[in-house]
Amino acid sequence: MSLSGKTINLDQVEKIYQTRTGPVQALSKISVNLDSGSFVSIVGPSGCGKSTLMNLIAGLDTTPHGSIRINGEKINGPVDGNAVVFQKDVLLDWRSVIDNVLLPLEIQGISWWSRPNRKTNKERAKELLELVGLKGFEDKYPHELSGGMRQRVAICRALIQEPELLFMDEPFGALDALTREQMMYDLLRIYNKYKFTCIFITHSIEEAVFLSDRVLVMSSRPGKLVKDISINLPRPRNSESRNDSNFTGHVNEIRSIFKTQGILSEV
Ligand SMILES: Nc1ncnc2c1ncn2[C@@H]1O[C@H](COP(=O)(O)OP(=O)(O)OP(=O)(O)O)[C@@H](O)[C@H]1O
Repeated sequence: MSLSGKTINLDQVEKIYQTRTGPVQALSKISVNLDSGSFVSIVGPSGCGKSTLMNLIAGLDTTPHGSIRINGEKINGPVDGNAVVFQKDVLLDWRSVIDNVLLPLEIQGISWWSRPNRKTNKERAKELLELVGLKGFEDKYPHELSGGMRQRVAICRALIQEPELLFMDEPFGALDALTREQMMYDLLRIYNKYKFTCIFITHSIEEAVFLSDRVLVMSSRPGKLVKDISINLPRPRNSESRNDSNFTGHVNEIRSIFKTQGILSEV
């Protein structure tokens, strides 16, 4: 499996939700261009519109304000070649690990023997599970796995679709600190191998800097883009990269933006 990414162009994107108590402006005039194959994190305070932005780019929601283009095409709904990983893994408890990974292909009507020139999809699912350290767990059921293992299965389920654009909405948010760190290394390895375009939402500044080519920093609601930072940290990255002065520099820069905005305060 070798993937290519998608380019994304946002021009003056806004989102206003109509609610029972009146309109809620979630996003304000977001314009940004993202390169194919880049890893982009979005960080910002709770409620600033990160998931709203992701849903719009993924075509899971629409807005009449501004335009979103993927590979130059204006989007009006879900686009082929996208996959999403959420904070909650939403695995189906009655399906084995491997059957959970194969689920999207089944939904798309792609049977196991329909790609004659490739390895069977079951073999691909096994390869992906091996890649994330779950070799031997193919026939287990979700309730037999830890939170980190379940999230790895969810990542495999996204990757089996060979996405050109992978959305990850706080995928490690529910995990303990150690598992979370391991998942970062796993994700780096997967990204290095497949080079899809990745949009990664996180509350963790360190996670964003460590993983990304670019970090988009958002303000409180209505979410605006307050800084677009290109991360100057060579790849391949490993735990040593966090000792790099550029890593600390970027982390401090983002932290000071949040301080200036009154989102972080030490008193
Ligand atoms: N379907 C909806 N209807 C009305 N308001 C909504 C809807 N979805 C989100 N909002 C509001 O839009 C704003 C942005 O929400 P969103 O979930 O995008 O933020 P977020 O940055 O992802 O938050 P968090 O980090 O807490 O997950 C919030 O004020 C939220 O209450």
